[in-house]
Amino acid sequence: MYEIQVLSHILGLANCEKVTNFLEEHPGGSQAILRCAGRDATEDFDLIHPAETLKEIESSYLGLCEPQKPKDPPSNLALEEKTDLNTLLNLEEIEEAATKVISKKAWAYYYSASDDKISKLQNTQAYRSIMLRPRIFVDCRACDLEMTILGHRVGLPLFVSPTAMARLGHSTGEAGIAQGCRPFNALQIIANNSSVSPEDVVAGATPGQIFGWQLYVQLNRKSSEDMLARVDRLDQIKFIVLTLDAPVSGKREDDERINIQASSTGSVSAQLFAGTDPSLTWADTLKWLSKHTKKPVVLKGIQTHEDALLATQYAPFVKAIVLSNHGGRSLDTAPPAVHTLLEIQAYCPDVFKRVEVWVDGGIRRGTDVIKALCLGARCVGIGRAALWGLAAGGAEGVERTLKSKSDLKVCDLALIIISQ
Ligand code: HEM
Ligand SMILES: Cc1cc2nc3c(=O)[nH]c(=O)nc-3n(C[C@H](O)[C@H](O)[C@H](O)COP(=O)(O)O)c2cc1C
Repeated sequence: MYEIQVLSHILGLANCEKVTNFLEEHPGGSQAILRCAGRDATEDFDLIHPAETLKEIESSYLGLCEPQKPKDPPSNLALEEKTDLNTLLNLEEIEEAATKVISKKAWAYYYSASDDKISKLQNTQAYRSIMLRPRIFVDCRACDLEMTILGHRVGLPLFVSPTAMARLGHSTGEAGIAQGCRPFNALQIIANNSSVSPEDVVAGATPGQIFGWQLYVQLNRKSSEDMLARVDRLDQIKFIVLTLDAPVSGKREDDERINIQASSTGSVSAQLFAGTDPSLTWADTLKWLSKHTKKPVVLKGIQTHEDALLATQYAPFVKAIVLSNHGGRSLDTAPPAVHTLLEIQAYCPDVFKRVEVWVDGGIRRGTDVIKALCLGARCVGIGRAALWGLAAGGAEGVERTLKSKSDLKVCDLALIIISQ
């Protein structure tokens, strides 16, 4: 028999839960819980699970117990020293500022990528190896970045890709990202493993602000079906993004290293993937999904033109694809999205007419965005950059990430050039 204390400050209560009966069902795997045995599990629990999670295991409630004082601040929650965001000129500097304030665990989870990080590096390098061809005598006064994504008006051709566990980096978590997106009316995709519930992320949305919800199909299908039903009820969420490039967790050694020191149960990533179903196929999965959502579907993690073409066979249920190698976190040496864009241009350009093609991975500059758009992408996602912004300065840091003034000027210029 194991007794595990789970103190929930998020509920404003000090709950003590006995979770023995629940161990085998835990989507994060039993080990994730067992390593907290006999001690205050607040930090482990709190950073990963949305507030309402404890209600789901209320039957295990034993009684009240005294919260233990955390030895170290779990992340920058207690640090929240003000970084002067205006002094941060680009994404490198925002990442540097974030690295100074977040916990080692958060840094390792956010920064890490698979094996030798070749795909992560190439994601950025690929854009740098493409040169722009600027045209002259173009009237540059009218600069408008507004556009539509799946028919919904947004302020930028830039969206926030789904990333798990934003509260690891900042107390406001995914809700802080939503707030940072607001001034730009930018699309945010909420991760399946979001540390804030989708209801709470969209709660403060302005009229017209839109979201997607990303799905990892769980081995426990019923839990995915229940989540899809919840998400169906949220009008601000316009589509489901089914992630397909990570049937299992990549080997992320920065994440592993930091957790070997803390315990022997493996990386945060490995624990997060414990309940994910690795058996998805073209033949079965979309049929199943169509029965459990009324929203259109976006397939994330397309890495070859062959799969891009296959995806079009499922239009109009599938309305968009995201060319992505998961920020280099899944299969190392998988191609950068921009290479897949070029493949589609070369072998099956009709794909662009059948579904919207989005990309993410390695975006550092406005010029990277422009290159992707010039090559046929509808819009471009940022993953880590939004997390670093959030960690450096909460919602304002996310705003700063999306803004980066000089880059946008370059964006604007290049957008005008595209439209000629
Ligand atoms: C310390 C005690 C812990 C308790 C009592 C606990 C409890 C729970 C509960 C009740 C759920 C179910 C949510 C649902 O079915 O919708 C859940 C989900 C999950 N937990 Fe934990 N957990 C604990 C620790 C951890 C740790 C340390 C990790 C990983 C580092 C983790 C990772 C996950 C993941 C990935 C999910 C699935 C989230 C989803 O499907 O949206 N858990 N946990
Ligand atoms: C910390 C972190 C967590 C992520 N979690 C998820 C996730 O839960 N679901 C998902 O589909 N992609 C996830 N991704 C991948 C991102 O959606 C995106 O594809 C990737 O970060 C893009 O690369 P970039 O970080 O270079 O912008 C994650 C990426 C990072 C860095």
